[in-house]
Amino acid sequence: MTQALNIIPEVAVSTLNALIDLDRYPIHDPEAEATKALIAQCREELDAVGCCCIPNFIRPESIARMQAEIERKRGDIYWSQDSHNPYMRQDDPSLPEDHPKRTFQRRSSGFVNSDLREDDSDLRKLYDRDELLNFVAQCLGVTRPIYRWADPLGCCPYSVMDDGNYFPWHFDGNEFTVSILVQKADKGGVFEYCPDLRTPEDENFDQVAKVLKGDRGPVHTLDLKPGDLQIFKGRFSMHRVTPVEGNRPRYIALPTYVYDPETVNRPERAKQFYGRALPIHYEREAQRPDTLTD
Ligand SMILES: O=C(O)CCC(=O)C(=O)O
Ligand SMILES: [Fe+2]
Repeated sequence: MTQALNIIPEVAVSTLNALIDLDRYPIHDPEAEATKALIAQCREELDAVGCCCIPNFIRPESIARMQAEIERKRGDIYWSQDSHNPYMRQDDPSLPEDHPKRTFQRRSSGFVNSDLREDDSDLRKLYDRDELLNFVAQCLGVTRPIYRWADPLGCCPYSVMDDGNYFPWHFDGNEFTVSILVQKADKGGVFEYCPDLRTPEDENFDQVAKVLKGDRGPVHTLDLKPGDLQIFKGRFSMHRVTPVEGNRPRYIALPTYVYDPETVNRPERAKQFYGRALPIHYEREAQRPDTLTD
Protein backbone atom coordinates (compact mmCIF):
# COMPACT_ATOMS: atom_id res chain seq x y z
CA MET A 1 0.00 0.00 0.00
CA THR A 2 1.36 3.40 -0.86
CA GLN A 3 0.61 6.37 1.27
CA ALA A 4 1.14 10.07 0.72
CA LEU A 5 3.86 11.27 3.09
CA ASN A 6 1.63 13.78 4.83
CA ILE A 7 -1.00 11.19 5.74
CA ILE A 8 -0.56 9.79 9.23
CA PRO A 9 -1.34 6.06 9.68
CA GLU A 10 -4.67 5.45 11.42
CA VAL A 11 -3.09 3.75 14.42
CA ALA A 12 -0.90 6.79 15.06
CA VAL A 13 -3.95 9.04 14.91
CA SER A 14 -5.88 6.89 17.38
CA THR A 15 -2.90 6.97 19.80
CA LEU A 16 -2.83 10.75 19.54
CA ASN A 17 -6.61 10.90 19.85
CA ALA A 18 -6.36 9.18 23.23
CA LEU A 19 -4.35 12.18 24.44
CA ILE A 20 -5.73 15.17 22.51
CA ASP A 21 -9.37 15.85 21.66
CA LEU A 22 -8.80 15.56 17.90
CA ASP A 23 -12.55 15.68 17.24
CA ARG A 24 -12.58 19.27 18.39
CA TYR A 25 -8.96 20.11 17.55
CA PRO A 26 -7.81 18.02 14.52
CA ILE A 27 -4.16 19.12 14.72
CA HIS A 28 -3.07 15.88 12.98
CA ASP A 29 -4.57 17.42 9.84
CA PRO A 30 -2.93 20.83 9.28
CA GLU A 31 -5.06 21.39 6.19
CA ALA A 32 -8.39 21.07 8.04
CA GLU A 33 -10.30 24.35 8.22
CA ALA A 34 -10.76 23.87 11.99
CA THR A 35 -6.98 23.54 12.44
CA LYS A 36 -6.22 26.60 10.34
CA ALA A 37 -8.78 28.64 12.27
CA LEU A 38 -7.38 27.44 15.59
CA ILE A 39 -3.82 28.34 14.59
CA ALA A 40 -4.94 31.79 13.44
CA GLN A 41 -6.72 32.39 16.74
CA CYS A 42 -3.74 31.21 18.80
CA ARG A 43 -1.39 33.44 16.84
CA GLU A 44 -3.69 36.40 17.40
CA GLU A 45 -3.79 35.71 21.16
CA LEU A 46 -0.02 35.28 21.32
CA ASP A 47 0.50 38.58 19.48
CA ALA A 48 -2.03 40.39 21.66
CA VAL A 49 -1.26 39.04 25.14
CA GLY A 50 1.86 36.86 24.77
CA CYS A 51 0.04 33.62 25.52
CA CYS A 52 -2.74 31.50 24.05
CA CYS A 53 -5.11 29.12 25.74
CA ILE A 54 -6.95 26.20 24.13
CA PRO A 55 -9.72 24.91 26.40
CA ASN A 56 -10.07 21.16 27.01
CA PHE A 57 -7.30 20.30 24.55
CA ILE A 58 -6.16 17.21 26.48
CA ARG A 59 -8.76 14.54 27.11
CA PRO A 60 -9.93 14.16 30.75
CA GLU A 61 -8.90 10.46 30.74
CA SER A 62 -5.36 11.46 29.78
CA ILE A 63 -5.25 14.11 32.51
CA ALA A 64 -6.39 11.43 34.98
CA ARG A 65 -3.54 9.14 33.86
CA MET A 66 -1.01 11.99 34.26
CA GLN A 67 -2.36 12.74 37.73
CA ALA A 68 -1.99 9.07 38.71
CA GLU A 69 1.56 9.02 37.33
CA ILE A 70 2.53 12.04 39.45
CA GLU A 71 1.02 10.42 42.55
CA ARG A 72 3.01 7.23 41.89
CA LYS A 73 6.18 9.32 41.51
CA ARG A 74 5.68 11.49 44.59
CA GLY A 75 8.48 9.71 46.45
CA ASP A 76 10.97 10.65 43.72
CA ILE A 77 10.07 14.32 43.51
CA TYR A 78 13.00 16.69 43.88
CA TRP A 79 11.90 19.32 46.41
CA SER A 80 13.97 22.46 46.67
CA GLN A 81 14.01 25.60 48.70
CA ASP A 82 16.34 28.17 47.21
CA SER A 83 16.57 31.89 46.87
CA HIS A 84 17.08 33.04 43.34
CA ASN A 85 17.03 36.04 41.04
CA PRO A 86 14.96 35.89 37.82
CA TYR A 87 17.99 34.49 35.95
CA MET A 88 19.06 31.71 38.35
CA ARG A 89 22.52 33.30 38.54
CA GLN A 90 24.82 34.19 41.40
CA ASP A 91 24.69 37.57 43.14
CA ASP A 92 26.83 40.30 41.58
CA PRO A 93 27.92 42.67 44.39
CA SER A 94 29.39 45.11 41.83
CA LEU A 95 25.84 46.16 40.86
CA PRO A 96 23.49 48.47 42.79
CA GLU A 97 21.44 46.68 45.44
CA ASP A 98 18.12 47.12 43.64
CA HIS A 99 19.34 45.61 40.34
CA PRO A 100 17.23 42.58 39.26
CA LYS A 101 20.36 40.40 39.30
CA ARG A 102 20.62 41.25 43.01
CA THR A 103 16.94 40.69 43.80
CA PHE A 104 16.44 37.26 45.30
CA GLN A 105 13.13 35.62 46.14
CA ARG A 106 12.59 32.39 47.99
CA ARG A 107 11.25 29.43 46.03
CA SER A 108 9.89 26.16 47.35
CA SER A 109 8.49 23.67 44.89
CA GLY A 110 9.09 20.23 43.44
CA PHE A 111 9.55 18.60 40.07
CA VAL A 112 9.00 15.15 38.68
CA ASN A 113 12.04 15.57 36.44
CA SER A 114 11.62 14.55 32.79
CA ASP A 115 13.84 11.47 33.20
CA LEU A 116 11.53 10.14 35.92
CA ARG A 117 8.45 9.89 33.74
CA GLU A 118 7.27 6.34 33.22
CA ASP A 119 7.86 4.58 29.88
CA ASP A 120 4.20 4.65 28.89
CA SER A 121 3.58 8.10 30.39
CA ASP A 122 0.91 10.08 28.53
CA LEU A 123 3.10 13.16 28.88
CA ARG A 124 6.05 11.37 27.32
CA LYS A 125 3.86 10.16 24.42
CA LEU A 126 2.46 13.64 23.91
CA TYR A 127 5.85 15.35 23.88
CA ASP A 128 7.25 12.80 21.41
CA ARG A 129 4.63 13.66 18.80
CA ASP A 130 5.70 15.79 15.83
CA GLU A 131 2.07 16.86 15.36
CA LEU A 132 2.26 18.78 18.65
CA LEU A 133 5.66 20.26 17.82
CA ASN A 134 4.43 21.41 14.39
CA PHE A 135 1.22 22.78 15.82
CA VAL A 136 3.06 24.79 18.50
CA ALA A 137 5.44 26.17 15.84
CA GLN A 138 2.47 27.24 13.70
CA CYS A 139 0.74 28.92 16.64
CA LEU A 140 3.92 30.80 17.56
CA GLY A 141 4.38 31.86 13.93
CA VAL A 142 8.13 31.26 14.21
CA THR A 143 10.19 31.93 11.10
CA ARG A 144 12.89 29.40 12.09
CA PRO A 145 12.31 25.74 12.98
CA ILE A 146 11.82 24.88 16.64
CA TYR A 147 12.74 21.61 18.35
CA ARG A 148 12.02 19.58 21.43
CA TRP A 149 14.57 20.52 24.08
CA ALA A 150 17.74 18.45 24.60
CA ASP A 151 17.73 19.03 28.37
CA PRO A 152 17.22 15.56 29.89
CA LEU A 153 15.82 16.91 33.17
CA GLY A 154 13.97 20.05 32.13
CA CYS A 155 12.58 19.17 28.69
CA CYS A 156 9.17 18.04 29.85
CA PRO A 157 8.74 17.74 33.63
CA TYR A 158 5.77 17.91 35.94
CA SER A 159 5.96 20.81 38.37
CA VAL A 160 4.46 20.06 41.77
CA MET A 161 3.48 22.63 44.39
CA ASP A 162 2.10 21.74 47.82
CA ASP A 163 0.55 23.95 50.48
CA GLY A 164 2.82 26.97 51.08
CA ASN A 165 4.99 26.46 47.98
CA TYR A 166 5.85 29.50 45.86
CA PHE A 167 7.56 29.78 42.46
CA PRO A 168 8.92 33.34 42.15
CA TRP A 169 9.49 35.58 39.14
CA HIS A 170 11.94 34.17 36.59
CA PHE A 171 12.78 33.67 32.93
CA ASP A 172 13.18 30.16 31.51
CA GLY A 173 16.33 28.65 29.96
CA ASN A 174 14.26 27.55 26.94
CA GLU A 175 12.37 29.84 24.58
CA PHE A 176 8.88 28.35 24.56
CA THR A 177 6.81 26.40 27.05
CA VAL A 178 3.50 24.65 26.78
CA SER A 179 1.65 24.22 30.04
CA ILE A 180 -1.10 21.74 30.84
CA LEU A 181 -2.59 21.94 34.30
CA VAL A 182 -3.15 18.44 35.67
CA GLN A 183 -4.57 19.33 39.08
CA LYS A 184 -5.70 22.69 40.38
CA ALA A 185 -4.79 23.69 43.93
CA ASP A 186 -7.56 24.47 46.42
CA LYS A 187 -6.41 28.06 46.42
CA GLY A 188 -3.58 30.12 44.89
CA GLY A 189 -1.12 28.65 42.42
CA VAL A 190 -2.08 31.35 39.91
CA PHE A 191 0.17 31.72 36.88
CA GLU A 192 1.25 35.33 36.31
CA TYR A 193 3.36 36.57 33.42
CA CYS A 194 4.61 39.75 31.77
CA PRO A 195 4.40 39.28 27.98
CA ASP A 196 7.65 39.91 26.08
CA LEU A 197 9.25 41.79 28.98
CA ARG A 198 12.66 41.31 27.35
CA THR A 199 14.02 40.43 23.92
CA PRO A 200 17.24 38.60 22.97
CA GLU A 201 18.77 42.06 22.42
CA ASP A 202 17.35 43.98 25.37
CA GLU A 203 17.19 42.77 28.99
CA ASN A 204 14.89 45.65 29.96
CA PHE A 205 16.33 45.59 33.50
CA ASP A 206 14.39 48.75 34.50
CA GLN A 207 11.01 47.19 33.86
CA VAL A 208 12.07 43.84 35.33
CA ALA A 209 13.12 45.70 38.51
CA LYS A 210 9.74 47.45 38.68
CA VAL A 211 7.80 44.17 38.48
CA LEU A 212 10.05 42.66 41.16
CA LYS A 213 9.19 45.66 43.36
CA GLY A 214 5.45 45.07 42.87
CA ASP A 215 4.48 47.01 39.73
CA ARG A 216 1.41 45.21 38.36
CA GLY A 217 1.28 47.22 35.10
CA PRO A 218 2.62 44.55 32.72
CA VAL A 219 1.30 41.57 34.72
CA HIS A 220 -1.30 39.23 33.20
CA THR A 221 -2.89 36.34 35.09
CA LEU A 222 -4.20 33.06 33.71
CA ASP A 223 -7.03 31.06 35.13
CA LEU A 224 -5.61 27.62 34.31
CA LYS A 225 -7.99 24.69 34.12
CA PRO A 226 -7.05 21.01 33.94
CA GLY A 227 -6.82 19.89 30.32
CA ASP A 228 -6.41 23.36 28.81
CA LEU A 229 -3.24 23.94 26.82
CA GLN A 230 -1.28 27.18 27.09
CA ILE A 231 1.64 28.28 24.93
CA PHE A 232 3.89 31.03 26.27
CA LYS A 233 7.34 32.49 25.63
CA GLY A 234 9.03 31.75 28.94
CA ARG A 235 12.46 33.03 28.00
CA PHE A 236 11.12 36.49 27.20
CA SER A 237 8.01 36.76 29.38
CA MET A 238 8.95 36.86 33.07
CA HIS A 239 6.55 34.65 35.02
CA ARG A 240 5.75 33.21 38.44
CA VAL A 241 3.25 31.02 40.28
CA THR A 242 1.61 32.55 43.36
CA PRO A 243 1.68 30.60 46.66
CA VAL A 244 -0.40 27.44 46.80
CA GLU A 245 -2.78 27.07 49.72
CA GLY A 246 -4.77 24.10 50.93
CA ASN A 247 -4.57 20.34 50.95
CA ARG A 248 -4.82 19.70 47.24
CA PRO A 249 -1.43 20.17 45.49
CA ARG A 250 -1.04 21.91 42.15
CA TYR A 251 0.27 19.68 39.32
CA ILE A 252 1.25 20.96 35.90
CA ALA A 253 2.93 19.39 32.85
CA LEU A 254 5.51 21.54 31.07
CA PRO A 255 6.59 20.47 27.55
CA THR A 256 9.29 22.81 26.22
CA TYR A 257 10.57 23.91 22.81
CA VAL A 258 13.69 25.71 21.61
CA TYR A 259 15.35 27.18 18.52
CA ASP A 260 18.67 25.42 19.10
CA PRO A 261 18.33 21.66 19.57
CA GLU A 262 21.82 21.46 21.17
CA THR A 263 21.47 23.81 24.13
CA VAL A 264 20.51 22.74 27.65
CA ASN A 265 20.13 24.53 30.98
CA ARG A 266 23.21 25.97 32.66
CA PRO A 267 24.45 23.57 35.39
CA GLU A 268 23.51 26.23 37.98
CA ARG A 269 19.88 26.28 36.87
CA ALA A 270 19.70 22.49 36.49
CA LYS A 271 20.85 22.13 40.10
CA GLN A 272 18.49 24.78 41.46
CA PHE A 273 15.39 23.49 39.68
CA TYR A 274 15.98 19.79 39.17
CA GLY A 275 18.40 18.97 41.98
CA ARG A 276 21.43 17.96 39.96
CA ALA A 277 23.51 18.76 36.90
CA LEU A 278 24.49 15.98 34.49
CA PRO A 279 27.62 15.74 32.31
CA ILE A 280 25.63 17.18 29.37
CA HIS A 281 24.96 20.38 31.35
CA TYR A 282 28.70 20.93 31.85
CA GLU A 283 29.70 19.82 28.35
CA ARG A 284 27.29 22.28 26.75
CA GLU A 285 27.60 25.11 29.29
CA ALA A 286 29.30 27.39 26.76
CA GLN A 287 26.62 26.82 24.11
CA ARG A 288 24.00 29.45 24.89
CA PRO A 289 20.91 30.23 22.79
CA ASP A 290 21.57 33.99 23.09
CA THR A 291 23.58 36.47 25.17
CA LEU A 292 20.90 37.06 27.81
CA THR A 293 21.92 36.87 31.49
CA ASP A 294 19.90 33.63 31.41
O1 LIG B 1 4.01 25.97 37.11
C1 LIG B 1 3.91 26.76 36.18
O2 LIG B 1 2.82 27.15 35.74
C2 LIG B 1 5.16 27.29 35.55
C3 LIG B 1 6.41 26.69 36.13
C4 LIG B 1 7.63 27.35 35.59
O3 LIG B 1 7.61 28.50 35.31
C5 LIG B 1 8.87 26.59 35.37
O4 LIG B 1 8.94 25.40 35.73
O5 LIG B 1 9.81 27.15 34.79
FE1 LIG C 1 9.28 29.01 34.10
